[in-house]
Amino acid sequence: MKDAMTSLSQVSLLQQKLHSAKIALAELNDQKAQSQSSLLQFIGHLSLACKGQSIELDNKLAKLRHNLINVEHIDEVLPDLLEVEQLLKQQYHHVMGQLEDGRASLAKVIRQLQRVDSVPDKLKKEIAYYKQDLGKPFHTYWDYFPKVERLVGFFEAIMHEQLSQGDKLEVLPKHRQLAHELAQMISEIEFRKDQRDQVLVIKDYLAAEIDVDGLIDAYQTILSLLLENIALEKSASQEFLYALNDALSAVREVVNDSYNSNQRSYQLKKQLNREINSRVDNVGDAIIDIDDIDHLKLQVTEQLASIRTALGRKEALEQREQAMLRKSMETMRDELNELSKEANAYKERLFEQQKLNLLDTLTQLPNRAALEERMEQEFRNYQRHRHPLWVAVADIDHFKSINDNFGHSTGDKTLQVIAMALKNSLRESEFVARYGGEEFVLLIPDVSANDIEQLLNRVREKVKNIPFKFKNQRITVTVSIGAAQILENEQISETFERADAALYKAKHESRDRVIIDA
Ligand SMILES: Nc1nc2c(ncn2[C@@H]2O[C@H](COP(=O)(O)OP(=O)(O)OP(=O)(O)O)[C@@H](O)[C@H]2O)c(=O)[nH]1
Repeated sequence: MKDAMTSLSQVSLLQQKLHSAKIALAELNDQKAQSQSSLLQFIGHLSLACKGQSIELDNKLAKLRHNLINVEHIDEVLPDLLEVEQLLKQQYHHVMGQLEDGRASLAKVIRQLQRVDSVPDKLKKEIAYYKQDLGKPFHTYWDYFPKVERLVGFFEAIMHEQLSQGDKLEVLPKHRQLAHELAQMISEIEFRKDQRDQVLVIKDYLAAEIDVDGLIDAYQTILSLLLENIALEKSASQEFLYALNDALSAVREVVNDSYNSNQRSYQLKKQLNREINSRVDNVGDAIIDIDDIDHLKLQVTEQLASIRTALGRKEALEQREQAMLRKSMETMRDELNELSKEANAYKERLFEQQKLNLLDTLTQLPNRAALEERMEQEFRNYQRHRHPLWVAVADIDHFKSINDNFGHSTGDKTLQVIAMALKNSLRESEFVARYGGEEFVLLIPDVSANDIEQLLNRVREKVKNIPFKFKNQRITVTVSIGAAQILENEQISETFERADAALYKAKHESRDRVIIDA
């Protein structure tokens, strides 16, 4: 019984020990599970922190995470852990190298920034501090990023500075004036056909909102087009001069040749003349000295034969001379023909150019230069015959609003149509020119003071009745006209001024009217 009791207590002790051992094992398992899960959590964070730095590292960490979940014992992932540790070490060195490179690049950029002169002093100082700071090595990307941010800040500040300097190139009234003058100049110059499109684009640009750079470009382009034309004109003149020079040299050669051969012929002729004279003398002597008639006959016959031979040689010489002279004349004539052809072509080119120089490009009416010429001519006629002569100035009303509302090229077309209407409303002996902008000048001779107002009103009505249609809108365009008749002892420029003053009045008296300076 006692034995049984002892065995029972031993069993109970063993049971207790077993229970304690079970609890200890359970605790151990818990601990293992906990540390496995902490390790898993740690690896998870590490994966996130390292993500994207190296594919190999990413893959290894993913594998490790996967294994950690599935292994019985943590020891089983030790080789994976070791590999990850190796890769992390490598990655560390790689990152440190990258950070060092980054630091060197920032230092290079900052040195370039220090060379920008326009950087304000305050910013220059900040940049110098920043550069000093860059002397210290970076340990993590968190040392690097703020530096990059700061550098971007410097760039922003400098850009801002430069832009505000750029604002100083604002378009001033003097730039607009320059644009206006260039536009005016362009319309007074005749450009070659192949240049006109380019010129029109510039003209449109000048009429719209300009900027200083664009204005400079426009001047540059126009200058180069003009230089091109001058070079072409120069080479055309040069060609003509070369042709002239060639022709003159050829003529000089011919003259020299014929002079030399003339000299030679002259000597030969002199010799032949001497010979003939001496033969004639010989005949004379023979007649005096020889008594025997047969002998005399013989002598005379011989001398006459010699004279005939000499005369034959002389004739041949003269024929050669004639032939040479003919040839020289023909050569000279050909050269002169060529030269006169060249001269005519050159004259024609000059004439064409002159004609073009006197035409307004846009409206094809005579331009201001042509007007001045014609005014002088009409003035001379007036002084000679004292017939009436009128100067009228016509200006389109509110033309600016056509440009503003419908665009500059519609404005241009309007000018062309009105120019044609003005031209067609005048007689052959009358004259109209585009004076500039939307202003035209008419010269009207031989019309009495009673008729002028009616004539000009007809012109005004003709313009008013043009059926303009812009953007499907029917528009009436009118002109105001001021006119004055030349007075005795007056210069025509004074008449023009009076006509202009009359136009000014017409503009102020509601426009679309004719005012004659009384
Ligand atoms: N489209 C075009 N416009 C031109 C040309 N030459 C001058 N202009 C424009 O003509 C306009 C003239 O305007 P203003 O002088 O104010 O005269 P307006 O608008 O006709 O007004 P009033 O003369 O007072 O009736 C300006 O806008 C010029 O730019 C040109 O060749 N083509």
